[in-house]
Amino acid sequence: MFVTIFLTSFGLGLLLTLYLKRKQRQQLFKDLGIPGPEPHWWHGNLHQLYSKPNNHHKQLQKWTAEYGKIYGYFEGPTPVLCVSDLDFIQEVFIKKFGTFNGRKLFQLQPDPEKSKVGIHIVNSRGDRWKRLRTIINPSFTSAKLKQIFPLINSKVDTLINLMSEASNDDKAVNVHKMFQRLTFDVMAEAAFGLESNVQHNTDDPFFLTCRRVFDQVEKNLLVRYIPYYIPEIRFHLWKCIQLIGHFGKNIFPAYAVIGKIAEVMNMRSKDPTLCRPDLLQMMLDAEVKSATYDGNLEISFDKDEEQKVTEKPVLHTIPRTQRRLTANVRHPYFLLSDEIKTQSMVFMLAGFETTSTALGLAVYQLATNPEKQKKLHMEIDELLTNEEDISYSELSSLPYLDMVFRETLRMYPIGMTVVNRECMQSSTIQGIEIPAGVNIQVDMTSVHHDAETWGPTDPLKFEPERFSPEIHDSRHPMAWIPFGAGPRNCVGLRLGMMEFKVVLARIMKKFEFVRCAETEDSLTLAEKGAITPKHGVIVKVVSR
Ligand code: HEM
Repeated sequence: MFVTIFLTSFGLGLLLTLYLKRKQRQQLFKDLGIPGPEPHWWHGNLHQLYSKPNNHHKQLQKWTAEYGKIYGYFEGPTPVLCVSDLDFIQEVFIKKFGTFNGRKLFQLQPDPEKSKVGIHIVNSRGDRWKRLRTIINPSFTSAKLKQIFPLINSKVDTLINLMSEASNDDKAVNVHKMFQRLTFDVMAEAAFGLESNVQHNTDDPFFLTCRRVFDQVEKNLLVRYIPYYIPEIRFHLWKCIQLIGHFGKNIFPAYAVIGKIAEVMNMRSKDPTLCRPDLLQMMLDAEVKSATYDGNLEISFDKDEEQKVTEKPVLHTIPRTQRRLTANVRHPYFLLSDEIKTQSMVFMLAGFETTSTALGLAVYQLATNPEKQKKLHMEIDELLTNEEDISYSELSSLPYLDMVFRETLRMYPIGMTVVNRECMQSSTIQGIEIPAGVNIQVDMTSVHHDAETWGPTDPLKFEPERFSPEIHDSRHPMAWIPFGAGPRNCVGLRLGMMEFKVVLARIMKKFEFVRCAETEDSLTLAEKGAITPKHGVIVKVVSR
């Protein structure tokens, strides 16, 4: 009896403490005089954000309309300042990047400061992120992109054949799916040297596994909610999931993706003839196998590894006096083996899903706006004489194609959910004192659909002409930010843009895309990490 009373009182006391602590944290925006929706003590505003499918970006937009360009909401107890004020965004993402260098923690992720495993360019922060980004950046120079240009072209040859077959059949096709397979083939071969022919072999197990990763983001309630409600357990829950994933790769497909990349790494280390100048090799060249990481940002190396780390041609050379390396030494040129695996997974996923979605959305808009499609056809017919021999430099001489690219990503800021930063040390912006730990989320839909910036034509209309240089050059630098902003913007921006343009230019030369009975009047969007057309993009392909 006594034990029961004791345990019940203890439990109630614990709950009361939790309740009061949360209520106090959720007072933050009121104390700062910042408006926003009333938070529930337990879930904050999560239910409004995620209760219906697809409505995270729409909900932010709704709140912006109600509370203005700067307002606060809560993910459980975690404060998020949602902004669409362009000067504010510039201050956070560029001018004060040093203070706002971390991305908002993902629902499930390891401790970015202490974890030995599971850290990559997207979820890291501080000096660790700088080190990873410094090594990765050179993979996306023009010279590197020119190297993979022929590979992309060969994959587009296959796409054109498949589209020709579809046009002969006179059936409606889901072009979004076709683009997904194409960009997957490009990424698998260009980044990892994995021979891939998913465009023909649609049941390829590696492709299906990668697709399952996105489906899981949308479906898995455990992944989605628990760490938001109780962020204190986020890192522990991640460790449990990692353990489960280690033994059951089918339960968490991300681990199967990592496993596949580890296979390629092993093969290359056993047989150096398999090495090729790709993204993976670039990372492998910086790999230190014998580093030990003690969780306090201290890394020590064997003598031979130390040589490798210090003598690479790095952007920021480490003084010889600092031979005892630690991770907080700025930018030493090395990667831990686990960082290479998890980072590769991120590239594989980020690299194919975003670009294919952008292509699908562009084709949807062109099919439903035939006069714009005609304008693009005219430009391509005039300036692109032989589409098969298209060159890298020709891509920049197609101005209307560039406008179509920009307008598509203006209408659909597909990567908007990750355009956020955490305040690492208290800071004041526009007179608002932002305490450390507050997250800044950009409401990109509101930024990209703001009638003041994008009018007089209705911002919901597809109007590539908005981007004619004489109009666009006078806009605020933060008015169009589909790839984020500042030093931590999208590292694959140029690859994504090149791939988009070469694919669209070549298929436009050959085909017309036509609305049909199965084409949605208004595209239903879903959020699977990125914004994506829920039911694909279904149109008819007509040979020209
Ligand atoms: C149309 C295509 C793409 C779009 C719209 C897009 C969008 C974005 C956005 C909005 C961000 C967040 C930037 C920020 O927080 O400021 C981002 C980050 C990132 N993207 Fe992309 N992306 C695209 C293509 C790619 C490709 C092809 C790759 C890789 C091959 C890639 C890899 C990454 C990585 C690794 C990051 C994290 C960068 C960091 O934290 O330092 N993306 N992307």
